[in-house]
Amino acid sequence: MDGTKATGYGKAENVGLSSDGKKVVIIDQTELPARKVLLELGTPGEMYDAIRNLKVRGAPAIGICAACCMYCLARQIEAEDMDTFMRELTAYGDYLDSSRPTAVNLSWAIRRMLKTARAHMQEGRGGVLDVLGRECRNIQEEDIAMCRAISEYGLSLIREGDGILTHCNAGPLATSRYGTALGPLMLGAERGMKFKVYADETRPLLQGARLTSYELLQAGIDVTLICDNMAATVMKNGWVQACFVGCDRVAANGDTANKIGTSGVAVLAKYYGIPFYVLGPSSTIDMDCTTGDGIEIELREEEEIKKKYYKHPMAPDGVKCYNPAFDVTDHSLITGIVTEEGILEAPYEESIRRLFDQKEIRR
Ligand SMILES: CSC[C@@H](O)[C@@H](O)C(=O)COP(=O)(O)O
Repeated sequence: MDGTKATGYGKAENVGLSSDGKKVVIIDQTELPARKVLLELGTPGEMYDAIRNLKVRGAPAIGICAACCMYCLARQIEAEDMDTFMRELTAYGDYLDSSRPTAVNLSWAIRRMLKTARAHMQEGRGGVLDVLGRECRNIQEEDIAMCRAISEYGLSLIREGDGILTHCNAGPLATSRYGTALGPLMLGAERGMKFKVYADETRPLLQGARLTSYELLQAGIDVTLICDNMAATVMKNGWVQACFVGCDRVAANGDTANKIGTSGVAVLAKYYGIPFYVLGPSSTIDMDCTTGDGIEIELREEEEIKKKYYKHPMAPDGVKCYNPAFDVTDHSLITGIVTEEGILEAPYEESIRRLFDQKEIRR
């Protein structure tokens, strides 16, 4: 792991394996921006807690972390009998998968690790562990390449000097390097381009304030933090030429789940005639979800709205709270979905289907 310095921040890895391969090491994102703390996750409970409590967060990062966790947990299984081994590994997978429901990357990475293990069962426990160690590194390497490609495509959509509004955090901390929604800005900055970024603070957990503004500052990018309810004002002022957001699950018709508040930004962007782009790897598209209505939205604790991150309670005791962690942006509000394979446009049912057909042919 290297530091979060201005130059080369894009090289930081926020999730990885310890040098002996026995633990997963993450940057605890709940401590940022005050402190950069590395956490070692060794037990299933520590791993579940890290994902559930957003110590590691961002759809791709959760997937990478889950893959690393599966490898470390596989090493802890003592059974040499491969049916027992697989049963225990599957139970660990189910447990981790239950930590957060919305981002598809979590279950996708766990399924991929289990499938890999199953395909190599005849090689015995040692053979399976070798292949799982390689597979979690592959997932991370692929994510780096995908973010890089997404960044190139995203950069082609904006011009030097543009104002970009983003919501939540879809930067290097949420992926491996570059990020998705922040990737084009990171890449542009590396090439000496200048942008003006408006970062929504993103209530209630403030990923925009704590993480996005931190990452952009570290990268030397001009960033202005705004409260979520100021997005309409900066748009009306003519300061925003495009909105870039990440995604947690994209349905087959282009409906997109992302951090709560994203859908409101998309509605505003439509009103003000500003293009609204979703950026994410094609692994975030869930072909089993026909529309956004099929996406499970995570409901989180009231405490996050009332007092988390604040010194004093921000609401009276006993007030009811509704705290969905994500919302679904209707595909009709999305100008384009930027993937590592290119920019998908409406009608999304067709462009997404074509993308998956091509991927099938290449496989
Ligand atoms: C590249 S990260 C994309 C999304 O995961 C991100 O925009 C988001 O909504 C994250 O939500 P979080 O609850 O912080 O995990």
